[in-house]
Amino acid sequence: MLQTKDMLHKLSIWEDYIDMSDTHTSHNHLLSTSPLIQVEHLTHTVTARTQQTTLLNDITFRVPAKSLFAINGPSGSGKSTLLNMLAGIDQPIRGCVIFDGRELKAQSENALAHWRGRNVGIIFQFFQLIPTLTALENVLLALELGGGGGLRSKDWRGRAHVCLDTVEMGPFAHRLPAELSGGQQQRVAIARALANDPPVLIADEPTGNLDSITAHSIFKTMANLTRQEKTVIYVTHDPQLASLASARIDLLDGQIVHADGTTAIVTPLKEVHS
Ligand SMILES: Nc1ncnc2c1ncn2[C@@H]1O[C@H](COP(=O)(O)OP(=O)(O)OP(=O)(O)O)[C@@H](O)[C@H]1O
Repeated sequence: MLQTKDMLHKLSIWEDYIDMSDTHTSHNHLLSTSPLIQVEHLTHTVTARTQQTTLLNDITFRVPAKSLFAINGPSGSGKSTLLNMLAGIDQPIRGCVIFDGRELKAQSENALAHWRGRNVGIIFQFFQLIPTLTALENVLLALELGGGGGLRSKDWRGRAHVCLDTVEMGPFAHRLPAELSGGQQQRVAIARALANDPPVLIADEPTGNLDSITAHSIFKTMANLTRQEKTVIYVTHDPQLASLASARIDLLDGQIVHADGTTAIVTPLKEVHS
């Protein structure tokens, strides 16, 4: 649990990343604690040539709704494995992910894909835009694949433009990815993730492939999305970026060794290697 002093300090840093025209709202977002995602005793192992490796070891935590939530940890600590579980891409061998009251594990592959299209927008480190499609067409494709976020197909083009405008890419709608900078490509990728209006955005090292100034601006754009009722979960190995979150967990060797702004079962560091 955050102490008041820590909270005030965090607020002052966080506001640097949030459009300051409505700080009252941003405080409410920061202080919102109702869990959108509950992760209960998540454990995952892989077996290769009779050798069993534990990737996640009894992980329990909550992601507060509308939080800017960091999953922090060094290389190999299990961040991407955990992200895949949160997005329903992989299934744990034990434990579960409960999303808005619904257990992900209990669904079929098809149902999960359908669920993901509507509920989760994914942002990758290397953007992963379709190179032969313009920025607008990349966003439109996401609408087509994800069912349009409840909109009729005649409204998809308008929606795609709104998403591009949200990330300040409206003027670049008709450019191909190769005609955009890395930061601009990542903005298009964020617009694509927003296309179907999912409540959650999941980003795997979203600024890891960008210079520090561009990274700062992309991070600010992502942080601002919490003001549009989005829950933004991002993976980072950068402690400074993790410190800007409204809630976070730190992983080491597949266990949570630190948590802030959320409820989590934390394994003391000295027990991780014992
Ligand atoms: N299919 C697999 N078979 C065996 N080991 C695996 C497999 N997938 C992941 N691992 C191992 O599990 C651990 C966690 O991997 P993961 O990719 O989740 O870590 P990470 O924290 O995201 O790392 P990075 O920051 O380098 O991307 C690593 O030690 C990795 O080598």
